[in-house]
Amino acid sequence: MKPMSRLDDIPSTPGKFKMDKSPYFHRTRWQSSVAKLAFWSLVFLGLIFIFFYRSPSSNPASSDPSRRSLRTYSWGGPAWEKRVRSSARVRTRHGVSVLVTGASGFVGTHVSAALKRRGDGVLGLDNFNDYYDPSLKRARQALLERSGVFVVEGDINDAALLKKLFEVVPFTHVMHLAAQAGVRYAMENPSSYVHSNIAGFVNLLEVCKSANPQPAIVWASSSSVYGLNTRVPFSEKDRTDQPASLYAATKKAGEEIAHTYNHIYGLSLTGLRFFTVYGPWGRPDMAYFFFTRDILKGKAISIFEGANHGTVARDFTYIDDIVKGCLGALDTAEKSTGTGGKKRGAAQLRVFNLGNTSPVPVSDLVTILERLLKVKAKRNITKLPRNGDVQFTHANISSAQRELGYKPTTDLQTGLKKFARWYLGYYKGGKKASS
Ligand SMILES: O=C(O)[C@H]1O[C@H](OP(=O)(O)OP(=O)(O)OC[C@H]2O[C@@H](n3ccc(=O)[nH]c3=O)[C@H](O)[C@@H]2O)[C@H](O)[C@@H](O)[C@H]1O
Repeated sequence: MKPMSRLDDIPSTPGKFKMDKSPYFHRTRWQSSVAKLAFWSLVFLGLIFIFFYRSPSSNPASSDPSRRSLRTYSWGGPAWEKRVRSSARVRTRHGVSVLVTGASGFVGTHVSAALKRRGDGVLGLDNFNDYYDPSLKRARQALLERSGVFVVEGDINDAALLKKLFEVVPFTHVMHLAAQAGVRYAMENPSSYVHSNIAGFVNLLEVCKSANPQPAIVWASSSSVYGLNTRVPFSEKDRTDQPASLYAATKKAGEEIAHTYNHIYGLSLTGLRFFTVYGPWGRPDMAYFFFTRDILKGKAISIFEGANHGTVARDFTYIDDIVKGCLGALDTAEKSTGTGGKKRGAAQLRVFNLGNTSPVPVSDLVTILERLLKVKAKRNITKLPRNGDVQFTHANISSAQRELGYKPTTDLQTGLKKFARWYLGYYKGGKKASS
């Protein structure tokens, strides 16, 4: 049998008039087939080009050196949008739909879970950076996933992503918890604070101001804004213009930026000054957390003291109390007043202390941990380093009590007991190292 030529490979349509196989017809059929092939190849290449050019995941950061610190994340597409919509769907009559930034962080995870439990729509956003062990963030993400909260992987500096999220879901609220935290790390990596706490916050507000409807925003400020203030307990009316660390300065800047966006665009904004939040699923960079790890390992810990052996103390606040404060702030947040980026009237602007209003010396915290872990700590008493730490914090919470119904109920002993139980379970009795 004569082998089939390439042209013979192209099937003829059955039942149609068959052309004469003259050499002339052979040439025309061949030419038209090549033309068809070329045409479809061009269409295919064109589609690939359009897809990559317009794809939201092709982050411009890679070509812009000033934003090189942004990682590229993959997002978008019908399946992704479906997950976003489903996670943000409100399941009760008076529920709200909340975008939680920093959702795989310590406070973010607890707040997202609490909102979901009561039937609100919740969508998380987190960049999973490696400031501390990202596997802990992944474990929190898995926890949220199981309760129906989808955490989108992305950065608050990514305007295209934020716009897309608001296109897909008309969020009524934003709980903004994504930030570069930690007082001492600000001396090591100052630009990370500017990137997240200033540039990222402004980017988020820019998108919120243009969203229709504009969401109400509740966000995390910090007790550190009180800086060198010596009046105790710290009241929202006290001076906050003497920050002792760059971290504090960026949080204070956030409060001023919030004022601007409220004033110009009518965004409803509530800042919450958190006081040394602790508890299960906490942050490994915080003292109570790494003290626990080091005590269990038999490693010495440094306990800071002020000048003339002055006590260093913190108004340690348990996570469940903080969550109640966050929900109270969301529930009492009034609507933003702007539309299409224009203010239509005065909007709410608030700031609240969320503390425990019962400071405890750091040395007492260590004594509680020793009892709970049944291990004696190797204590090194050292002078409070000049790296941004302040000697004392103490919250006046009367304003949050009055306006948000905030009432902390967990003392340090009770809260640390819950933390230690979680820690020992999560790190397999302390044998698996935490970082
Ligand atoms: O309220 C806040 O706004 C901040 O709270 C938290 O900061 P801090 O109150 O400084 O907590 P944390 O580091 O746990 O130190 C606790 C105590 O241990 C002392 N401390 C610390 C380290 C050490 O080696 N020895 C020591 O004595 C230290 O001097 C301090 O007295 C958050 O990290 C921060 O992100 C921000 O949210």
